Amino acid sequence: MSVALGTTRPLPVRTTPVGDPGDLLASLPGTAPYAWVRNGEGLVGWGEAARVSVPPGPGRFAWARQWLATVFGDARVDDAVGTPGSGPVAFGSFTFDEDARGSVLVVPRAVLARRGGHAWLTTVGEAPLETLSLLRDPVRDPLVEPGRIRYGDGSLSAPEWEEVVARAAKRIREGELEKVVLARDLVAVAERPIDVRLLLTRLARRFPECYTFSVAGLVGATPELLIRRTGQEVESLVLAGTTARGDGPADDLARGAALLASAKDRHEHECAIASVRQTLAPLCSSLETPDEPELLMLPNVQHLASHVTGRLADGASVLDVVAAMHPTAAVGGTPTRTAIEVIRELEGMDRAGYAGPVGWIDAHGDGEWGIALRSGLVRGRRARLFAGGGIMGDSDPSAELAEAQAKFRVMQYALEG
Ligand SMILES: C=C(O[C@H]1C=CC=C(C(=O)O)[C@@H]1O)C(=O)O
Repeated sequence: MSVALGTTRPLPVRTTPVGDPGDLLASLPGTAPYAWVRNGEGLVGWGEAARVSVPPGPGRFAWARQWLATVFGDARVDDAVGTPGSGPVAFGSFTFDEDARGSVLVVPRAVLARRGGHAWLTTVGEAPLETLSLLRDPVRDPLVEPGRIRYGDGSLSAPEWEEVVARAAKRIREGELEKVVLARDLVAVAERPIDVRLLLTRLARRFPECYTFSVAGLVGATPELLIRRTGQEVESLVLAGTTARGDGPADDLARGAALLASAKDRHEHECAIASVRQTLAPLCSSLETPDEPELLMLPNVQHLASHVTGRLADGASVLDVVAAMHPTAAVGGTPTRTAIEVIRELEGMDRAGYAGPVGWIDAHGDGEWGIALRSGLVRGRRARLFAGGGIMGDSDPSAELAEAQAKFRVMQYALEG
């Protein structure tokens, strides 16, 4: 654990309004940035005022909340903006599997943010603003292309994964469970160290509707919002059920209509909605879930999507809500416990942060957390890319493989341009 904040005396945190910062991602100095950006709005951070590895186990979210309470409680905050995401902020990534190592929380030294026409800068620590390297100098600090990318299988080859999908579908037909989400990994090796900022820039440009994120090497552009808390209000975008993009607008329309009419995909989506409803309802005084999903069209795929809104009954922080919701059936399955056991048994890989919660939280408990999909874990010249899909009793392994390939394309685009 490394905690600079509050170990000896309270560290100052200062938030000041700033003029339009332009492209938030283009401002990032250093190659290990923090980011949560959608449609040009969001937060980017750099440097580390405090960092902790969250111990694995069922109490990990409670442990994280305790750590955050100490860190935020020890800060001396001067916040001239007073909005969700101003004042001290922690970025975090939690592993999909509660028993896996790798969950992390980081309070950056500097955070630059923009929302609703307002922009602000938060600095943490004694160093005056001028001594922080605040913005990237594109001449002295250019974005570096990774060069040629070679791909290799991760834990399972494509035929092996299809076999695993077939086994899972059989177990579903036999009644052991209703749904399971299975994923696979690819290993990408570049000629040069991978500059995360370049990946972020490409992802945000190509997938503006998605949440482009970066936390401790986990990088991606996820369309799935696990939870946003703004005061008492919460919202979630539940996704499950996928088809490829078509060959032109008419084909897109036909595929979208077929997705909406597909019993397999509707059932897959209903499992995901049910898990969100079940975990959110006890925390909320009101909760709205739509009767019918709609279509979300992304550059690589189309999804069934349901926008869920609610009002929290008490003072649960966004991390408390994340703890209750993870893993939803969009990334685990139904019933949850059985699905997790099947994933551990069949996938043969550590998902790390893929399909886990990723996002940020402020000192008031507001924040935004996504499900880390369409993502990769970047370390030097290597990146492990992840993609999967919901398996039902009537899943066709080759169609599931094609769906995973379409989802891999997000990170392949980020690496190759
Ligand atoms: C598991 C993934 O997607 C989930 C989210 C949306 C649609 C999904 C599906 O249709 O299978 C998955 O539940 C992934 O992108 O790796």
